[in-house]
Amino acid sequence: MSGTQYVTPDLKRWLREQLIAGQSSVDLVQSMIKAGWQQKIALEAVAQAKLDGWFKKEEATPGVPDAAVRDGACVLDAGDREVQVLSAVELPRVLVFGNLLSAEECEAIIELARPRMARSETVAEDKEGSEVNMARTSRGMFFERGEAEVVARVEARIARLLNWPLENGEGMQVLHYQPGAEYQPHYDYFDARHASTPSILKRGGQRVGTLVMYLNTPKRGGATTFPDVKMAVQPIRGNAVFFSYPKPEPGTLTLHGGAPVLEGEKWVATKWMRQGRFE
Ligand SMILES: O=C(O)CCC(=O)C(=O)O
Ligand SMILES: [Fe+2]
Repeated sequence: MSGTQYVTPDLKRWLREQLIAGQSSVDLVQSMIKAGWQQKIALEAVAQAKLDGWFKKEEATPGVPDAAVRDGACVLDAGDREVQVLSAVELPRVLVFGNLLSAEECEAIIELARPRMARSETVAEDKEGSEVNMARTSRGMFFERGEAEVVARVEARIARLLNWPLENGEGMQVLHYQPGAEYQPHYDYFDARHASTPSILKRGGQRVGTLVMYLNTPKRGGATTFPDVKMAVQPIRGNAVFFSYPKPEPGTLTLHGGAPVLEGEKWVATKWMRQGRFE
């Protein structure tokens, strides 16, 4: 195919149906390219089909956390702190923030967490509860929401930055990776096929957004990676990466992982946001 390509209404409808059925955007873009579409047209058509599908009235989604960056803001007022916008990606929705936490706040969170660290578990696939998983070789702990002054302060800042109620946030999780430790690519939303999902969803519904805050800077390795779009965010103390997923589907392109730490260690605090109040 050459010359100008137009996306026909039939193709739009087909793309929308495929996305709703859970087809990944990457697969759809690839099949369009195979069929002769230019990459740019294919990417735009899939992105548009996603927007059309998600925001149609009859399948109204409750929205997702997001920061006010679409007007080109470089710095955001997060209440008690000015946060820098370092990068913004539309699909997947990824924002990289600078200066979200001070060095003192990072240290304070690490020191509060340190004595409580245990081998990280993930949600079990075939039974209720959680289990130790080789895909996740970090150590971790959870704070209760508002548990310490510094935790409460950071939670309030996040709620303001991402325009999402504080009550919809899970308790902050702290992870510690030693050299060689990693978190293999995964989605943060709960998989409807897992036995434990229905009971998890009773508390606040699905996760719709993730904020990973970097509490220190490893010497080498430890990036947060997004394999679908071949993107890596370097873990720099005080910075954070945010991503959102309006539906629990691979089409959100929010597959992500923590790459192995190669030198030094890595500390992160993760804040997951639910659709509803997490009590
Ligand atoms: O450590 C990272 O960079 C990613 C952490 C993560 O994916 C998570 O906590 O769900
Ligand atoms: Fe994750």
